[in-house]
Amino acid sequence: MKIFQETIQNLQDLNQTQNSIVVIGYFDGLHKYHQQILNKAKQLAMKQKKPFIFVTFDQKIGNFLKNEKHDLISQTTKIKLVNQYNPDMYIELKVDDYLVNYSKEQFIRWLKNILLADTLIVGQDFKFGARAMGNVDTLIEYFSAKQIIVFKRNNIISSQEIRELVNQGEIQKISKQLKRCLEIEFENKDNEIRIKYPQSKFMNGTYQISNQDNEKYEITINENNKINCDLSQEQLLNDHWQILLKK
Ligand SMILES: Cc1cc2nc3c(=O)[nH]c(=O)nc-3n(C[C@H](O)[C@H](O)[C@H](O)COP(=O)(O)O)c2cc1C
Ligand SMILES: Nc1ncnc2c1ncn2[C@@H]1O[C@H](COP(=O)(O)OP(=O)(O)OP(=O)(O)O)[C@@H](O)[C@H]1O
Repeated sequence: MKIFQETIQNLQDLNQTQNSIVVIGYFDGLHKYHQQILNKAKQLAMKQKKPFIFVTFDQKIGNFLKNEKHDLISQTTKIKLVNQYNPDMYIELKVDDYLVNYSKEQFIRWLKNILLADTLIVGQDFKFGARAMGNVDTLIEYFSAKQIIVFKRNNIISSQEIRELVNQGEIQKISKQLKRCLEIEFENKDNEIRIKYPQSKFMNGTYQISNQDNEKYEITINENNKINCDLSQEQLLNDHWQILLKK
């Protein structure tokens, strides 16, 4: 998987020679419906022997516009998770004023001429281009209905719902929606260890976490997502953690 983390201006020549299968979205948390979309793209790319291109953003465009931050997982974790679906390219577009003002026509031209998009896989509520003027109907108009695969939305699962479950300490419900345990990352801020991801307020209490070696530990999460535990700072900051349950 080739990774590009760039502005769209710097991605105007990717030397693409083959028509591709393109998936676009923010995919925060990579929950089970996101996983279904990625599986579909992976299977289609294998069947049709076409490159699979995953397009995402370094922050959610809506959050950039509202100046908010509430991601469930880091970009590094997203890369690791998406890599399991074997895309040929992972494109993380830098969200800035230039990108949000990119018109729907410019974005379509980029998909057609630079990515050589042949099939696009998107959700029914996908919007794109300045002032969110482009939608699934626009894609069908510029491509054709058979080139656009639309995923119907199931309203029970969303990254917003998972954020609320973090607030409520409902870890087992989160694991069900993700079909895995949620990743948790720590940082040292003003000499205190806090949770870096997810960027949501945790219900205070004691939680069990495990690392890449499947070693299990207990941590206490206090006000402002501050951590108390017996682990060394070094281990908390460097291991790869998932959250298993709330005691
Ligand atoms: C290249 C590109 C540019 C976009 N520009 C805007 C924009 O200027 N304003 C906007 O509201 N949404 C824009 N969107 C759509 C947003 O990603 C998002 O779908 C929309 O803001 C609705 O978000 P919400 O569901 O959080 O309300 C753009 C999307 C893409 C891919
Ligand atoms: N519950 C769901 N059922 C079906 N498709 C979904 C569901 N949640 C997200 N998707 C689809 O996954 C793709 C990537 O989602 P993206 O993160 O860009 O937007 P989203 O709709 O805000 O997802 P979410 O609300 O879960 O964050 C989109 O095509 C979206 O429609």
